[in-house]
Amino acid sequence: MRNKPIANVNADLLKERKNCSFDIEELTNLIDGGKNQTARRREIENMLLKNMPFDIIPEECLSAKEKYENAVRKSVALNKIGVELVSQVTKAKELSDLTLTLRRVSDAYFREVTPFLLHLGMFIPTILGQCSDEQVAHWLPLAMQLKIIGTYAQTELGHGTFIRGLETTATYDERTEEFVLNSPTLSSSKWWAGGLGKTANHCIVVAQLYTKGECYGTHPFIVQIRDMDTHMPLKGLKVGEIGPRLGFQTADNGFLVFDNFRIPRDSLMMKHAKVLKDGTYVKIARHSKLTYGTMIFVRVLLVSEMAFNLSKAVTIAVRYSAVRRQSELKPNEPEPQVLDYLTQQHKLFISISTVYAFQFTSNWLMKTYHTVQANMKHGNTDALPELHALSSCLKAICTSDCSAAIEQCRFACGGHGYMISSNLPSLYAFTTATRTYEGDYTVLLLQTARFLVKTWEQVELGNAVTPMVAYLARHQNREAWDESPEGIIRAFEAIAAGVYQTESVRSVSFGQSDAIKDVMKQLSDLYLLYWSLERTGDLLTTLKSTLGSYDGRVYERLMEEALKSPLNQEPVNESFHNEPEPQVMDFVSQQHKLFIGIASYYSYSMTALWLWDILTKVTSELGVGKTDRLPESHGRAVFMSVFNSEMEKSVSSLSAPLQAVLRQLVELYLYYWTLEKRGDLLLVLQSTLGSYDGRVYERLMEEALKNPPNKEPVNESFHKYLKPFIQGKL
Ligand SMILES: CCCCCCCC/C=C\CCCCCCCC(=O)SCCNC(=O)CCNC(=O)[C@H](O)C(C)(C)COP(=O)(O)OP(=O)(O)OC[C@H]1O[C@@H](n2cnc3c(N)ncnc32)[C@H](O)[C@@H]1OP(=O)(O)O
Ligand SMILES: Cc1cc2nc3c(=O)[nH]c(=O)nc-3n(C[C@H](O)[C@H](O)[C@H](O)COP(=O)(O)OP(=O)(O)OC[C@H]3O[C@@H](n4cnc5c(N)ncnc54)[C@H](O)[C@@H]3O)c2cc1C
Repeated sequence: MRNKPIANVNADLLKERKNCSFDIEELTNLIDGGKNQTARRREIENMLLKNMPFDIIPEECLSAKEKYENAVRKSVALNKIGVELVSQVTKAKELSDLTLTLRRVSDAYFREVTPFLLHLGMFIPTILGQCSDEQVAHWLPLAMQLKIIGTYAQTELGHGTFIRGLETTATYDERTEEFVLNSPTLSSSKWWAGGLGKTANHCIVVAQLYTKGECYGTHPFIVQIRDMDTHMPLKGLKVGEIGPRLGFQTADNGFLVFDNFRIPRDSLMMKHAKVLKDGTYVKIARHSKLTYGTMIFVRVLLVSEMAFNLSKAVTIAVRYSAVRRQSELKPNEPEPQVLDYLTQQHKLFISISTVYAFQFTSNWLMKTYHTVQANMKHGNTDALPELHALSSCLKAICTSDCSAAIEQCRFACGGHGYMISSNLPSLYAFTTATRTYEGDYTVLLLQTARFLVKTWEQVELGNAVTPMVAYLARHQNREAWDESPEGIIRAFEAIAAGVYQTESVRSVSFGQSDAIKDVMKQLSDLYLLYWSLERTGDLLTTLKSTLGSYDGRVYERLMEEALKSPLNQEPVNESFHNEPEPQVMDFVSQQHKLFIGIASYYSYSMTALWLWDILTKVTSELGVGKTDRLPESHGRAVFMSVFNSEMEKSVSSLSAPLQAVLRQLVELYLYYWTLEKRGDLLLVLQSTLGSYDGRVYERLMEEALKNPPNKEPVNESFHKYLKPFIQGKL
């Protein structure tokens, strides 16, 4: 049981827990959404803990193939229980609570992720969001009971961000009432879909729809890709694993290439558009971007995912900081817990408040998402652009902040935080990917900026805007508004903070004790203060500049400001009578600027002398026009070698102290540029992306094909675990 005291707990941890100013159980209930939800969560957790197989050998010590097989074994066991639990649930709310609990508990079994992640996270949501009612009735039960295992293949080798640029084609053939899928180029190969490499037998494929010779843009299709009995890839497609990556190592991300692969007409997911038997295209959607719906849903989910992952990282770091003692503050006294260092608290506490900021905002965002969905069911898509802007913005910021905060948690654990067994590296690898997938950080912020600029135009025209962006209208003074994209984006960050404050205050306003309210208020204030300090510059509502003032009174303002300086409040500063100020020459940063200049001067003089001798020869050989095209690194190498050798020649007759100084200058020049140009000095990049010939897609595919999992068409875990599971014989 959860609250049973555990023997042998570290004394420092016990002491910290004793010092807690509030009832932990009360906070747990708040996070779970109520006492009943906490009880239900624990019931499910205990049941899973009793029935789930744990790893005997740590996951990270296995080979890539063993890791995958182990992940399939555990996924099958977990999902067997999950499917049974889901079948007992009747209400939508219970189902969402259960899914959340299963998602959370699954992390106890996977340091990496399950190969079923995309099935649960995107395949099922896309069926719900993109299929017609009849299609939902057919596909949903199969997917929910895991009779089929699916994934979501949108990204291609050549395009991920720019969806309209996808190249896979689905051409309707009215004679056979089928679509023909093709990958016309190497860059059109589907790439990245999780679970595609070895596990999935179905796949949502996003392709350009052609009918009657016209292209109607990208549409989702649901496609069987492997034989249900033998698991062999179907004829007309090539499928495999893309190769090792930073994290997601057990997600078997895959590639998929089509060659005249035929699928029935009703493979098109027909909620928002249909193709009739005769090939007529019928648009149903009221908004052209409704086919992007699953991405919005997952972006919303990711806010809570980030709260969860950061909560794990910061729990690890805080507990360890209570246990870890380091350094001698006072002679003969015990070393302090590292948690007591203010600098350590600075690393940790902002992460704690960030977890709550994300979780409260996520609860609110999910509610907003469901409200917009409900409106759209009745044909009202007015709130969709704002939901897109909001989910894009919050997804971008929370994934970015979360991976940075997890990195801080790792720093807070010193060397041991670098151990895989600390779980911090895996948490980092998982979350840093979220900054890229489901919409790259920069790209999503630009989508939000686009929305804000359009809103601003409406404000200027005096038109009404939604409550979320009404603050734009409150800035009557143009000077107060920073129009740069960064300013706009950061203004939106401030709103996220505002949501957190109002939501956290609302959530703790009933029932909860004063102790919890105090803690939540402190966390909320910490989060707001932290970001106010981090972004002080953005919060200044005028330009605060003597040079950029509206009236152009530059010199008057410079003088006014100068006179305000405290140094001008007394005619003679006391340092006149006391110690002199240091010379700027004594600052290391100043020396850094100057010494390299001196070294360069010598280098250039030596090289110039040498160059003079050979200049005529070089110009006659290369032609004057070509000499200036010598690459920078070549020039740098010449400076270095000439400086080095010429200096040696000329210093031999000098006195020893001068020789030493000049030699130091040579070394300084060489080291400085070695550090500055580290990147250029690495001759062997060992990279598929950075090869000299730019054959990026060819190399990615060549590497993927070398991948050991691709040496066998069907992995043995299919026969051992997957097949008996799918067929209900496990
Ligand atoms: C045990 C149980 C467990 C269960 C639960 C598990 C949970 C675990 C959690 C998580 C698991 C999931 C793991 C996922 C793994 C990764 C999956 C993937 O990565 S799948 C690929 C994602 N790919 C992208 O996200 C591409 C990003 N690109 C885009 O989204 C678009 O292409 C974009 C937005 C960049 C540009 O799209 P344009 O070129 O078509 O549009 P433009 O021309 O720029 O804009 C036209 C108009 O459309 C609007 N627009 C664009 N997107 C919209 C949208 N989505 N909705 C509404 N409007 C949109 C724009 O705002 C603009 O509006 P105006 O003209 O200004 O009014
Ligand atoms: C672990 C992982 C799992 C994934 N799983 C799946 C999956 O299951 N299914 C799937 O379909 N996809 C999946 N993806 C793919 C993922 O969705 C894409 O990688 C992501 O959307 C980014 O697209 P991209 O790779 O084309 O990057 P690019 O768009 O090529 O980005 C490269 C750089 O260009 C910049 N850039 C691009 N466009 C613009 C612009 N308009 N303005 C300014 N800067 C720009 C970006 O900011 C970035 O710095 C996965 C990716 C990862 C890493």
